[in-house]
Amino acid sequence: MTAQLIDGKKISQQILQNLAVRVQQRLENQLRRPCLAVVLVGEDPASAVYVRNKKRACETIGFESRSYELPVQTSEAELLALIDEMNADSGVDGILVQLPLPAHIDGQQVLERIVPHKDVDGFHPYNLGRLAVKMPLMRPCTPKGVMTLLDAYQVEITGKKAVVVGASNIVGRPQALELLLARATVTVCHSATQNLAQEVAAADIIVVGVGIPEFVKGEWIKPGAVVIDVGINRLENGQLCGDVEFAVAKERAAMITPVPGGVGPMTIATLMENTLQAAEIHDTQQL
Ligand SMILES: Nc1nc(=O)c2c([nH]1)NC[C@@H]1CN(c3ccc(C(=O)N[C@@H](CCC(=O)O)C(=O)O)cc3)C=[N+]21
Repeated sequence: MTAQLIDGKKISQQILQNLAVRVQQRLENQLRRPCLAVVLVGEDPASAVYVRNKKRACETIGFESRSYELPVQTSEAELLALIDEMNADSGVDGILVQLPLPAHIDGQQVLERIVPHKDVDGFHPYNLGRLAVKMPLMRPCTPKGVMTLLDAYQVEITGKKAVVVGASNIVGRPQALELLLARATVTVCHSATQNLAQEVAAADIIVVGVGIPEFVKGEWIKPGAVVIDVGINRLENGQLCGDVEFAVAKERAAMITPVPGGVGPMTIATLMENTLQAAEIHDTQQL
């Protein structure tokens, strides 16, 4: 039995259509279009593609988008000054600073400068802390998008064993908090984990985000498990590949996300959801 494919592309399009309707309703009620500001420092080609995709998503659903493409030698002080300006600008609902930043800029300082109610990435320690204490405000896009996919495919989470492979601040850690909030029993594996194959084999739900092509082997997967692959690796032949050995894993899993067309499009759709949420906060509160 081969696994059911989890179609992130399709679910993301449904989310975007729903957001487009909600923007029209806002306009009918004399409310502003949500506005996302995207900041890109330097000229990493992959980052440029992602930023373009975010701008395009804004356009298709009727959000305003502002983009700042800064030269690679931009100083940390200059970037912080731009963030201060956008924090104070009541026309900006969401601020996204594309990662990775050049090495001379302290990314953590930058993320912490964004006011939490405009932090549509959900990377500010305040927002991660809110998620940790079961009071989420802005939730990191990729882990939230994964929860939306699990919900769309009616995957039962309560009481299930969930294993997260990778403990990064942007994927693994917040993913573990999301799964815990949904009442899974959660294990987080990382580079010091002793027996990864055994941990993965115990999982009903596996979420992998490590950035290494086919790092999780298909034969580790418990038959009937749900496999979510957050990895997006570009191979030398130009093809995209995930962090899971897809060809083998799909013969064991009950459901699996493809790469591309799985989690990636959900990240962008969720960013748009968070931007609308920020606009709704800004409608009612003079923050
Ligand atoms: N502040 C910040 N926030 C981010 O959310 C952020 C970031 N920095 N830096 C880079 C990563 C990466 N990321 C992706 C989003 C969508 C796809 C996506 O749509 N992928 C398509 C394929 C795209 C392609 O063909 O290259 C897919 O998986 O089907 C991929 C990657 C957001 N990131």
